[in-house]
Amino acid sequence: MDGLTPAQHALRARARDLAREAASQAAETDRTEQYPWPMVRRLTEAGFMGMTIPRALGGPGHSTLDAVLVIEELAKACAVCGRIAVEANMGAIGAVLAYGTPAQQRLAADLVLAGDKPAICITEPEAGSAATEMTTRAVRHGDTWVIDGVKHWITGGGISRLHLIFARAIENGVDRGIGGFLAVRGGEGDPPGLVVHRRIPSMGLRGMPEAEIHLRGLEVPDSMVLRPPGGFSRGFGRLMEAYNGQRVGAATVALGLAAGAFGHALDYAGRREQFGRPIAEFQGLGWMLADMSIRIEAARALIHRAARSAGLGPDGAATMPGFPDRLAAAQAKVLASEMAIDVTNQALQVWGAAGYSRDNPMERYVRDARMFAIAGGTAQVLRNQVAEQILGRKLPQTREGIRRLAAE
Ligand SMILES: CC(C)(COP(=O)(O)OP(=O)(O)OC[C@H]1O[C@@H](n2cnc3c(N)ncnc32)[C@H](O)[C@@H]1OP(=O)(O)O)[C@@H](O)C(=O)NCCC(=O)NCCSC(=O)CCS(=O)O
Ligand SMILES: Cc1cc2nc3c(=O)[nH]c(=O)nc-3n(C[C@H](O)[C@H](O)[C@H](O)COP(=O)(O)OP(=O)(O)OC[C@H]3O[C@@H](n4cnc5c(N)ncnc54)[C@H](O)[C@@H]3O)c2cc1C
Repeated sequence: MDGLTPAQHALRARARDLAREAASQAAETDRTEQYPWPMVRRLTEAGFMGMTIPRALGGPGHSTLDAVLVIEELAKACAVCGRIAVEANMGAIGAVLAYGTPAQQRLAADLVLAGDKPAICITEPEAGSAATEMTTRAVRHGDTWVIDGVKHWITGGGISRLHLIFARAIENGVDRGIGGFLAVRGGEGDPPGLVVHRRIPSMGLRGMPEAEIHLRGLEVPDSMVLRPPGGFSRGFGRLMEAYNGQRVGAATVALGLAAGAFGHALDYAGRREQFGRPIAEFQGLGWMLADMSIRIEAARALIHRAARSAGLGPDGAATMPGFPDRLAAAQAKVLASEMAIDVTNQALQVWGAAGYSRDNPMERYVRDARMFAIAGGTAQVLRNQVAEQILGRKLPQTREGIRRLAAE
């Protein structure tokens, strides 16, 4: 009925087993706000870091859908673990696998398979939704690019080794467009120009650092420039094509949070009694639980559809992982992120005051779910993208763009 193969069922069962360990440390990770290194080691041993890396590069060559199955199970128990699995399988690693030179692919694969969760550095203080207005500049000096700018809300800032930095590529004083630049932190020869300026205190997912990163004359050799087909002038679009994978991953963490909270709510509703009977017998709660289950299944269906659009995975049909369809990814993320905000809140409601206590995981699910309608493209911006795709026309957001459209 779910369209999954026996191998995918087995993979999901393996992820479910590891999720029990993830669940046992989730509250502590939230309380201490420490990146869960012991869980990263377990994820690495289980082969859940770099699942989409092809066998030729030492990975298991799984599909995006395989990764999604694992991410959901982890996120049901520990959303931080789910997000680690997203960035170790999609986003920056997907972009490098698709567009990188053999040496770049080797470097990225080795780092991720050893447990690194790469960081993707797009957002700037004055360029959030309007990411194409970024001002970080990479200026070419011979074989070296020198990068200056500020990125913020960088997930994993301070713990990630591989960084994919989006910046305007300036050659001979000319802005060629937006490109991707790779830098590695935390090893020998740490680049002094990549400064983790501060950790940003977050509402949820507190075990995952969010950081402001200052790029102060960061030197990147030309061999570490990620050059998608079409060059810098098409660079942003091609990099965002790869980023569609991470949107599906983020949607999956939201789904896992909702499904995890729902499971706790269902269990509690069956055992908590008021007025001499289980609260699940009250129609008000029964319908609430029914609606929660319907919305979870709907989100899961859209996410799997989007994941399937990326293809069978490097060792299925292609030599490298494909990317999910842009429209399907945006649709899935809008639905899943907003559903997760509602469903985690409803699950807390089922628990009454006990759900509001930090003794129970419900309030953590609510806090953790909030980010997904913001990060990775807000729900509003993704609706703009859905509208553009279904209407088949560009819908400019700047005043200048609207003036140009009106003049056509
Ligand atoms: C794309 C936007 C930044 C809007 O900016 P513009 O209106 O200036 O850009 P466009 O003309 O729409 O696009 C330029 C170029 O890119 C192509 N494009 C854009 N999005 C996609 C996509 N999803 N897939 C494929 N291609 C895409 C577009 O077709 C154009 O290509 P050509 O130049 O024609 O070749 C804005 O809509 C937007 O997406 N803003 C959100 C920014 C965002 O998502 N940031 C994420 C930061 S990382 C993060 O948050 C991690 C969190 S986590 O994973 O939990
Ligand atoms: C937990 C978390 C993790 C993140 N991780 C990363 C990361 O790893 N790397 C990275 O690069 N970035 C990351 N981000 C940043 C994230 O991508 C941005 O927050 C997001 O793109 C929105 O930008 P903004 O916050 O500046 O909001 P703004 O763009 O300022 O938007 C403010 C409000 O205006 C609305 N709005 C803006 N433009 C439009 C429009 N055209 N139409 C309709 N409404 C609009 C938005 O929907 C929003 O409600 C992360 C953010 C969070 C919260």
